[in-house]
Amino acid sequence: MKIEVKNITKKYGEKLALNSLTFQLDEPKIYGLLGRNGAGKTTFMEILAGQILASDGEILIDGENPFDNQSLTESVCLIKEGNNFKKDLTMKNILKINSYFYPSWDQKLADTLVKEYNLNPKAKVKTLSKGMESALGIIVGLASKAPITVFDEPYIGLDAAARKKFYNILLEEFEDEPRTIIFSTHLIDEVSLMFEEVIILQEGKLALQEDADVLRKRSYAVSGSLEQVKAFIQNKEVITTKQLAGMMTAYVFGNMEEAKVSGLTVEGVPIQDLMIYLTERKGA
Ligand SMILES: Nc1ncnc2c1ncn2[C@@H]1O[C@H](COP(=O)(O)OP(=O)(O)OP(=O)(O)O)[C@@H](O)[C@H]1O
Repeated sequence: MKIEVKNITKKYGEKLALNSLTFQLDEPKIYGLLGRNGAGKTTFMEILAGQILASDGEILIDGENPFDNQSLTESVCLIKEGNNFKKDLTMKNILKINSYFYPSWDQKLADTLVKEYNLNPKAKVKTLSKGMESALGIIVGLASKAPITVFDEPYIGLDAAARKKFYNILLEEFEDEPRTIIFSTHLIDEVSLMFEEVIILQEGKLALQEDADVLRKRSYAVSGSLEQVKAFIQNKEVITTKQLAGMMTAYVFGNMEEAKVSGLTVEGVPIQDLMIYLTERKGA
């Protein structure tokens, strides 16, 4: 489904959470929605899911506004970092309710995931640990098979093994049936390899929208002796440098090819570091 974000502004009182945000998502891909605390990610995702209204501007999903639009709300599944479900309901009932709500619900997948995460379907949400509640959110998000599935930090309390399981299943599901997955996270290093496109928000505005592979190639880390690296980075756009025992690593913004001919050791820069750099630079 095509998502057009057109000059979205959201104000909470005097606070400008989104400031004339504009971009477009054309294809079913795994999108990484990144940004510092308070950048406006959750606000954007709630407007996309039709849960809140923008103060100005509009989001169109295949040309229609998602707010109060049932056929569209069935197409968008937003899983937040907590409080996704009524506390007095059992897991089984939550899965049942969601199976009625989402036309493309996959009960077989839901059952498999309940077993994978060792969950007791008879348990009420209020008795679940944080990690178990997150697992339930992940199950609903994946099994919804909603054409637009949005995960907003969905793994609070999940240990590393359980998160890895989630990423693997997400990728498998995506490969079988591509859909638009928007993934907002602060654990960028852990998941950035999944992203096909990266959107970075800063203070309610778009700081960057870029193909993830292009982004990986637009920056590099170069290492060698202090003198060599210092000489190399003259006239380069340097993200940051680290020094240890006469050796230096410099993170540079530019084409990796320019470094490969230098004879120095060259590596990619993690998207997380790039995000930090880009949001610092733009705000400067
Ligand atoms: N209900 C609300 N009432 C008042 N201010 C709000 C409300 N929701 C969000 N904000 C403010 O809007 C801004 C954007 O918040 P939002 O939660 O969208 O950011 P975020 O990028 O998701 O942040 P984080 O990474 O910390 O979750 C913040 O300054 C926040 O304090």
